Amino acid sequence: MPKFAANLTMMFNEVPFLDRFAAAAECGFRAVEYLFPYDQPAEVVAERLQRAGLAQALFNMPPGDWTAGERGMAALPGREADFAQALDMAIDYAKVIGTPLLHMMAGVAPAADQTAIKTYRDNLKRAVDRTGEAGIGLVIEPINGRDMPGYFLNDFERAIDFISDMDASHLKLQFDVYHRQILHGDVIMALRQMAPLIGHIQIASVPDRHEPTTGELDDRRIFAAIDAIGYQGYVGCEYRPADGTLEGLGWMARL
Ligand SMILES: O=C(O)C(=O)[C@@H](O)CO
Ligand SMILES: [Mg+2]
Repeated sequence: MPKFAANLTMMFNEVPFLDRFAAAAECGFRAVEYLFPYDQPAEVVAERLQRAGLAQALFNMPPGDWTAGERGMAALPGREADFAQALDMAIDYAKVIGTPLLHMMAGVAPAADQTAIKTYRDNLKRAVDRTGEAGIGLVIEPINGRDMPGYFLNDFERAIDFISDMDASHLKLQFDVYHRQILHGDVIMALRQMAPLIGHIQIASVPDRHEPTTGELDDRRIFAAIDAIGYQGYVGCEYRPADGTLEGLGWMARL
């Protein structure tokens, strides 16, 4: 069975962000991930992580103005300086908190626009170089257009192409089973084929993004497939509990 990380952006919303670390540890999690730590000083987040005895699995680079609808800046022409600043901030936080992986969000931009593609490539190269110097892994994640309309990186093969073009061993794919199923299906074959390039995996039920094992996929078979490809990282539980975090945790106990 894979190792699971609690996603503290979606789970344990019953308590404030900083209290979610202890709450996850009390429920038996040994690792956590979340979207953004930047509302808190990095030292405070690191202290909560350590006090709870948890490993950090991953977090995202600053996404731009989230409340205004921004979902990353990597593919946004004209925002290169903001992107570079966000990258610096993410690396500063990563060093203090101790994450092995950063997720670079692409942003909302037309997927076929040549200027957006060039901007994305240039920013990806910058992020690959800076994270490589810092000894931190970098992941990119295809996201479905129902959850994020207009998201630039909306195709798994395209993500693989970007990763292959960069030819950097610390740049990998964030394989979110939920997005894969909505975008393309064929989850287990994709896990097998993309295995060497997978740096992080996330899970939720489809279509409602609730607890694993409650949706249209056979998640037990998916976990067996993840083990079979030799994946050693965490599987992030990036789901919205259907009826309370604690009330919904039975799926893990039943595995
Ligand atoms: O939405 C997802 O899926 C994620 O993994 C986030 O990091 C991006 O919003
Ligand atoms: Mg995800």
